[in-house]
Amino acid sequence: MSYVQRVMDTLKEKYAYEPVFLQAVQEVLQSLQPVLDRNGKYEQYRILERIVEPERVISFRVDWVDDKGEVQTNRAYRVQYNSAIGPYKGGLRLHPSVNLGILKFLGFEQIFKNSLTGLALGGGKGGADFDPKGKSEMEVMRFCQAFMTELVRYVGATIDVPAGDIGVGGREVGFLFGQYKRLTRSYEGVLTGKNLLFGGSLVRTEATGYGAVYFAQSMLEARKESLEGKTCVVSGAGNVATYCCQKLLQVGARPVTVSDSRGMIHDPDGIRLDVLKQVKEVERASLVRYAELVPSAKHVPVSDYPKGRNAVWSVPCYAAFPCATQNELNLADAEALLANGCRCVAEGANMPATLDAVHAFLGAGIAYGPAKAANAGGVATSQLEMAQNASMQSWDFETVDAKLRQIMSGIYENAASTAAEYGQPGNLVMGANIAGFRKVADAMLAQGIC
Ligand SMILES: NC(=O)C1=CN([C@@H]2O[C@H](COP(=O)(O)OP(=O)(O)OC[C@H]3O[C@@H](n4cnc5c(N)ncnc54)[C@H](O)[C@@H]3O)[C@@H](O)[C@H]2O)C=CC1
Ligand SMILES: O=C(O)CCC(=O)C(=O)O
Repeated sequence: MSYVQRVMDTLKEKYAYEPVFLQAVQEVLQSLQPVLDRNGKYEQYRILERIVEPERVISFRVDWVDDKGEVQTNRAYRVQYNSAIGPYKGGLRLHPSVNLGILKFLGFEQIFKNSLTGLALGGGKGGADFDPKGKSEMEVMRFCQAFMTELVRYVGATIDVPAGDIGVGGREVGFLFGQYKRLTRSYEGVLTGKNLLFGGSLVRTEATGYGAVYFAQSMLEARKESLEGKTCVVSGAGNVATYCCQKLLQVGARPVTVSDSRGMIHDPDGIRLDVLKQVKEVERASLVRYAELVPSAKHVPVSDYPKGRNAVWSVPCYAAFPCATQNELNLADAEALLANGCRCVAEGANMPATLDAVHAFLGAGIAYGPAKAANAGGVATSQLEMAQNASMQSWDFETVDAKLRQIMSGIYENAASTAAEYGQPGNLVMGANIAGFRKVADAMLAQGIC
């Protein structure tokens, strides 16, 4: 039995109750056999067994008081996964579905994504099963303050630097930063995604969505194709989806869908960015409201989706950008996209496609950009924010955007050349996994057993 198979079998037994974590590990490990064959030290020093286990998991209770004066309790975590190449770095997710298995999958992905950026960033992730939906701003603030009151012991500008993810945007990062400052009296870059007024970086808000489009452009340029004039479908309606749509419009493509947990908007005339931002960023409302404001838009509620399918992926398109959440695109969805002529998929969300959907895209030979490569623009720009904070500088929009573009094209080149080096040109899943893994594994070897 191969080294990969042995490690995978042990994990499946040990963590059978964490299916998304196992899925993320399987996707990475199944690419690694060729690199493990070339360097026996990885097995000798048990790199796989070590890399799949977080260095540290912090699990804590968060008590806070709601607007009615009632005490509420949530479970929160910070998974400090791997610090071989830099301080732990990765977002915080606030969503009722959050559990340790989900944060382990996200933290594990983050190790390789952060490595691929070429920057000195370790991997981490955190969050809580707090549901921001329907909460007042004061309730969100009290929760964030209580959350940071415990987290403060474990984070720091050179130790562990959290940022946003689902349910955590600029507002929440501001509340967390304020509490960190109050507790430590230290004004430092302990979080990224901050407001521009207190150490945030231009482009960080846009970075993940923009980066996914830059990555798609790199994949398509290599095939002598482009997004210009093409119909695109986007899922999600949060930070990543919004700025993915914005960049698509800027490059002359036409995004025709967005979605949230209640349904999707299909607007053949193209998504209206001003309305999307008004509904989601200002009103914090459902997309039902978007359809009220834009007559050409049709709202399809989740209850009308074909059984077991996500209706976004049935809309004919040239390129698809899943930007909502994990496992939002299954094999049937992938087959629908391919049957309708889709030529490019760039993942803005983390692990949005199931393993069989990934294999369908690879089998069809389309331009497929896996999440850890295509959505790395967010964390890369977070590192640019850290660099500005550390040097007490603020760079202008064009400077940061140019660096983001360069990082995304570097990630593409690295993944593509690594895939070619290992005999599978065009397989960016394999290329990204091997390239991300090699750097971290070699750093672990060089640092000894620790
Ligand atoms: N914010 C960032 O910089 C980065 C985010 N990501 C990933 O991108 C994805 C989206 O994150 P953000 O845009 O930051 O979060 P967000 O909270 O701003 O938006 C999430 C969006 O997805 C929708 N959504 C959530 N669950 C859904 C479901 N089951 N069905 C349909 N829609 C659903 C929500 O309604 C919301 O519109 C996540 O997978 C996240 O891990 C990845 C890299 C960086
Ligand atoms: O900017 C960051 O540190 C984290 C971004 C993130 O959570 C992700 O890449 O999934």
